[in-house]
Amino acid sequence: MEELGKAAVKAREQAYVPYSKFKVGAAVQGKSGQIFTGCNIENASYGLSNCAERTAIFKAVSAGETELTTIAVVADTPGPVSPCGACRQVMAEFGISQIILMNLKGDRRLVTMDELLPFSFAKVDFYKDGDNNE
Ligand SMILES: O=c1ccn([C@H]2C[C@H](O)[C@@H](CO)O2)c(=O)[nH]1
Ligand SMILES: [Zn+2]
Repeated sequence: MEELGKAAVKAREQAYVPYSKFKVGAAVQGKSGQIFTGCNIENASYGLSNCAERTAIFKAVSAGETELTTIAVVADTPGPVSPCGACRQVMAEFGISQIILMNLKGDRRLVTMDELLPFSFAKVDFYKDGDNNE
């Protein structure tokens, strides 16, 4: 957990944020134990900006790590930073169950996926056995 937090703080330094100036860092761990980091990356077409959490998760998945466990997120906020809805849905897709919310002052809050995204949309396979679909 300490290692993930430190990795997230370091990743934050790479944030590309000429528009918001709001730097975010993230670090995610997969079942293999390997850590993948990410920062937010903005664009002149604002809506194309990618959050730090999704940068880290997509790096993990593109390296073949699709079963993830824990993610740490950090920003320079008064309290621990909380991920946006899009990132919550992407975290759920890859099985992240623990989320470490942090700020630069050292405040931390550990929350579960179910707390962050209750009653989430599940993978299509989930519906095949039931009568929710087809
Ligand atoms: O949890 C969050 C919240 C916001 N952002 C980014 C998106 C945008 O670049 C900037 C301002 O919203 O922060 C993240 O990376 N993660
Ligand atoms: Zn997000």
